[in-house]
Amino acid sequence: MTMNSAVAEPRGTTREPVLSLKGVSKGFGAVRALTDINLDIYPGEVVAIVGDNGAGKSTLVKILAGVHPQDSGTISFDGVEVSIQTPTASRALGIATVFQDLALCDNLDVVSNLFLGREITRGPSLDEEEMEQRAWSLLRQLSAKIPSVRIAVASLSGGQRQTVAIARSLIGEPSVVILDEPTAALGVAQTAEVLNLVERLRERGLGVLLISHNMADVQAVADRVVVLRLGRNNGDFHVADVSYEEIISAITGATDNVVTRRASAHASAAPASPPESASAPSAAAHAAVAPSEGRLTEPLPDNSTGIDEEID
Ligand SMILES: Nc1ncnc2c1ncn2[C@@H]1O[C@H](COP(=O)(O)OP(=O)(O)OP(=O)(O)O)[C@@H](O)[C@H]1O
Repeated sequence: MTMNSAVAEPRGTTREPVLSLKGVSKGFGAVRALTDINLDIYPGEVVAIVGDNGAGKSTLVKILAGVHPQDSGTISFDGVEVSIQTPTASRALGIATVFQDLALCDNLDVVSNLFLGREITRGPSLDEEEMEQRAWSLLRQLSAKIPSVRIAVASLSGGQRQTVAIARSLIGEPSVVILDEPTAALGVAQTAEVLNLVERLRERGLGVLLISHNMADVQAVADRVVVLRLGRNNGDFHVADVSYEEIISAITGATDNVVTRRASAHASAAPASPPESASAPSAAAHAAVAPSEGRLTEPLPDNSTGIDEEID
């Protein structure tokens, strides 16, 4: 067993993390949901957060989304320590969170959903033409397969709805996008579409935090995978270097606090975690990452159109 809290750093870059958590803890009464979490996300990097049920993934997302304040520890954005007390504060910083429920208005069309709360006006009226043009421009940049921007989102597929929700998160021009289980309940083709979209977000230089139970998704799209176990860091790996089995071991606790693909400053700074007793892999962890789901059998379609416009 390796007792080491080193954190894998992104390759080929000396840039500073856009988002950095140091020693973040959160409790709910007697429940320690998160203890001393360290996490860095760099621009243009997809970081997957994985962990068994109750590992603390949602709590981490909610802290970053301004739903819960952390009890202790610091969060820095673009190198500056910040306080994220409300969802508005989170969005204002440049963190966009797409929760699992997507929060779309089913009866409204794609344009209306994209610009909800950020409508473009001309004089006293909505500038529908401008919003429609921008909607198409954005969806093209994302290589999104949406048949029309004037249909109600209720009539879209699960993958298309996820696409609209992610596209909407970009309207505020964030630097970090958090996706909470974006492919849960999607079929193979729709999952591939959403993973393609994640690639587009990375190409735009965004830091992407991907919460997922699905190892195939993680291995297909993430640069790094960060494992939470019982509310603590229990692994930080370059996806290219780590095996499926190693990730599962870190999730289940068969290998505790295995965090070594590249040493970093965190190695000396992070307090040693008390060793957890190695437990048998839980049924939930196995269900979440059953071998049959472990690899994506189809390559991701190359939807790149070469369009490289910026959101304006
Ligand atoms: N609002 C809350 N009040 C009390 N306890 C909570 C609250 N939210 C989370 N917890 C507890 O904190 C711990 C971490 O929960 P969290 O939902 O963050 O885990 P998770 O990794 O997202 O799990 P899952 O994959 O099942 O969604 C759990 O023990 C959970 O019961």
